[in-house]
Amino acid sequence: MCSNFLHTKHGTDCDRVRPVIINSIACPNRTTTTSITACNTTSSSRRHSRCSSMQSEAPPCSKVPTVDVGDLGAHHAEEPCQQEWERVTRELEQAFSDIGCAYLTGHGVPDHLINEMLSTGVAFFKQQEEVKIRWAKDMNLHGYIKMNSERFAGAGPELHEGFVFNPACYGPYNEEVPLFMTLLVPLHEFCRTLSRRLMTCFALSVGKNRDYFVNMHQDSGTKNSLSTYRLNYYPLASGDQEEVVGFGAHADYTTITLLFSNDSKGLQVRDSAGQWVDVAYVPGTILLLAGEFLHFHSYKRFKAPMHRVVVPSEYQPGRLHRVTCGFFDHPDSHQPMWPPSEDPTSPAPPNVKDYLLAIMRRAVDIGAKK
Ligand SMILES: O=C(O)CCC(=O)C(=O)O
Ligand SMILES: [Fe+2]
Repeated sequence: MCSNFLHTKHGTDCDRVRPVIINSIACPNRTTTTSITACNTTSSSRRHSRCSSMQSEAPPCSKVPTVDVGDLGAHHAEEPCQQEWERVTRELEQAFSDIGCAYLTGHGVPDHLINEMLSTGVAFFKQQEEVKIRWAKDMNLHGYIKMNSERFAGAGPELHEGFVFNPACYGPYNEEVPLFMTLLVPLHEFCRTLSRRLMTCFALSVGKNRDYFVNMHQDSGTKNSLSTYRLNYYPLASGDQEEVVGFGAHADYTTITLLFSNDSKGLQVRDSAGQWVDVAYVPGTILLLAGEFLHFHSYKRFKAPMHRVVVPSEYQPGRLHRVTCGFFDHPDSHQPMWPPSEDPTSPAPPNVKDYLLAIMRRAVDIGAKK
């Protein structure tokens, strides 16, 4: 919204993100156990007694593995030791080469910030339409997205509404939804720290120098960054339908996505056999998804999984409207979406900004034609 090319009618009043103090909690001498679960899928389960306030239970048997980020958690100020970098790198590598996503434990992003962000989102979405559309998203990226106005899968309604914002932009949202930015500033400090550490692991994993990916995200935390937070709200399906599509099948075009959600059902990822797998809510975890940028820049070693939201009807057990907040971490606009080919006759890759805007515009255009 506030960058030169992402200018909207909502205003241009921007500032940099204010720093927050992240408490350091020393967790030396970690012990680790990895187990293969009975459902034929790999799942890592760790206990870390000295950091119990930031830990959570391992998820139920699932095809989605769990990675304890341990000393790489956003609440740790000290540089993790080499072994810890290597352990987390190995586990992420395994998860991303297989299904392309993982539950993160030990992440250090405070639950209360996540929960308040989600409940502030619900409060916003429950307002009258005429209030919400005052902040309608323009063709660039930020603001309110009306119910059923985008189609990522190209066919059929996608029953979500959303709100997209850049944490480095202050001002316009504060009038209507004051908590968004108040929460987002500290939340972003944690997410950004975590994301940079994960990117270091990916660089180590693909044999590059450790700053390889971080250096492609230098705009992170500024108004020029394409990285955004996006709240999605899915009302319950009603009527005779058992379920409706909340968000059509797509892969994220990010480097990584960190997804927070309430205790609701609906998210599915496609596994390497092409099966849709339910991704249950697991308290205290963040779902990490690899995006297409990482897929291409890892020379396709890491999967950017197709995923979708299928909202159960209100007649099903476990019903709860779904609300999610994703941190979509993108590289700097000018970065090539994939590594240029060595063949001089191959066309140059599009840059990240052009690639992203093309996808967003397509989703909105198809949504408008329905
Ligand atoms: O809301 C969800 O669970 C997933 C949303 C999503 O995939 C997205 O916003 O890209
Ligand atoms: Fe997504």
